[in-house]
Amino acid sequence: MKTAYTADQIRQAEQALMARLPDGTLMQRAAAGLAAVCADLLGRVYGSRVVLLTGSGDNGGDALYAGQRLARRGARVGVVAAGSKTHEAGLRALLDAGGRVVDRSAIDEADLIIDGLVGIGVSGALREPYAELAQQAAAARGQVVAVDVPSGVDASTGRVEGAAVRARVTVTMGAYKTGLLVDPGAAHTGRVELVDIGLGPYLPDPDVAALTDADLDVLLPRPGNESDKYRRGVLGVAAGGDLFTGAAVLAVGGALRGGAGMVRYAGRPAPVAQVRSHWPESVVTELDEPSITRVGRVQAWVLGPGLGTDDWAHELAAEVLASDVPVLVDADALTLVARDRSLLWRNAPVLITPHAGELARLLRADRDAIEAARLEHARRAAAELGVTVLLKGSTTVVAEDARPVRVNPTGTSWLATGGTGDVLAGLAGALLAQGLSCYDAASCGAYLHGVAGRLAAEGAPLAAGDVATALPRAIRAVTSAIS
Ligand SMILES: NC(=O)C1=CN([C@@H]2O[C@H](COP(=O)(O)OP(=O)(O)OC[C@H]3O[C@@H](n4cnc5c(N)ncnc54)[C@H](O)[C@@H]3O)[C@@H](O)[C@H]2O)[C@@H](O)CC1
Ligand SMILES: [K+]
Repeated sequence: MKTAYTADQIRQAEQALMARLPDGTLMQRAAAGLAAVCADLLGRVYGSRVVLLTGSGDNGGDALYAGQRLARRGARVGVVAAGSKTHEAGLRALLDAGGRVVDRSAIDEADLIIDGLVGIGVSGALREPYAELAQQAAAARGQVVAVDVPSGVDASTGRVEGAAVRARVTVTMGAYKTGLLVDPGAAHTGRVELVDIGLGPYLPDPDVAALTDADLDVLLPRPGNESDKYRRGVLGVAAGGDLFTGAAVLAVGGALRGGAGMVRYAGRPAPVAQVRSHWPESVVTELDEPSITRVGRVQAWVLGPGLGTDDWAHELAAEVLASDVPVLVDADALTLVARDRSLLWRNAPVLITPHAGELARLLRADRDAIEAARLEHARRAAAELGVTVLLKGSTTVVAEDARPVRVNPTGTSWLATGGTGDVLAGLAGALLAQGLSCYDAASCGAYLHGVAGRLAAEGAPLAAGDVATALPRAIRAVTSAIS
């Protein structure tokens, strides 16, 4: 598990650690780690041209001491000191090692540009001249290394208001910051290298966490000797309608490939015919009324993809939600629930899987505001509605009250195509039916869906059905990593 923290959490941990160490120790640890990564990137340090962009705070201090270390190894190091003041001791150290103060034209000639403008001390959009320097660095030919956080990215949330540095590598000190894992910030970091400065024992419970392959290997259910199709988990799928038959096919496909022991599909005649012909493995009930009494026992339900929002759909949703098993609520069922929140008043767990527009309707909030602050809104929805929330988007996040938000590290932009959400609903539903909690089913589902998307796309467009087809390969890829 990769854990990340807000700026305040990091600052408190740093203070606790700093109190036990001689002055300046942490900055030297940070600078040593930063210089090592830079040296690696340069290949040959001697004679290379390095430009430091520094602001007024300790982020600039890290950059200056790293510059000193590179200068001692023969790099030609210049500093563009952009702050109202500059870390004094760091500047002296750099100048003593042969570094120079340069003007900003040097940025265009540099092999390596070190962004020490602002770190966790940033607030709001980058002010000038920082914003211009960030843009000039982006246009320059040299590689950009961000110190701690790319300047312009809010370390605690990943928000970016205005210009921000785009780094090849971000060297972060002590622990990951939330803003490095959540878009739009995450899109600015490049590769993230963590430098251990001894903060570990002082860190509180994380703000957010990201699963790794090793976590999936532990969390994913596997059939044992005792398993049969019922014990592996039976999933009910209430999805599809006369208009959207494909949603039913894709959700059932995601569920079957996601390891459900059996999938029971219930729907109207048109989707029933499609599901029967695509998935003879599923057990199908044609509904002549909106009732699930004839469907048989299931361990979880997926409710909503392509279901429609008419009275019939509303009644079926109410029936499914009146059951005593976990329910994943997606797509049209989210519209029904937005109209009538009392549908969610139940004792068994609920996992909702909205994108930003659907969450906007549920929270009666603005879609753009949700896109700009995904973590905050996912948390709010979890608290307000008393459910687990999987908010889909460029960084998919999973929020549940009193747990760190899980941010999904996998995926590809090619997944932004019709029907992939239906596959995800089926997959996460299958994991619920196999006994995972909403929190684990949602985060493992998002993870596998992202891996399957990458495998299916390989740099070219994909169709949603390809993602379902790629799921077994995705499961093999992540579970073979350590077994
Ligand atoms: N505190 C510590 O023990 C350590 C701190 N470290 C470094 O120190 C950094 C934090 O240092 P600081 O607390 O001095 O803060 P920063 O260096 O991140 O930034 C503070 C400065 O930025 C200015 N500023 C804030 N928002 C701005 C904006 N939008 N546009 C332009 N200027 C803005 C402030 O006026 C202030 O002068 C970390 O990110 C890390 O790089 C590391 O050396 C590890 C140890
Ligand atoms: K920075």
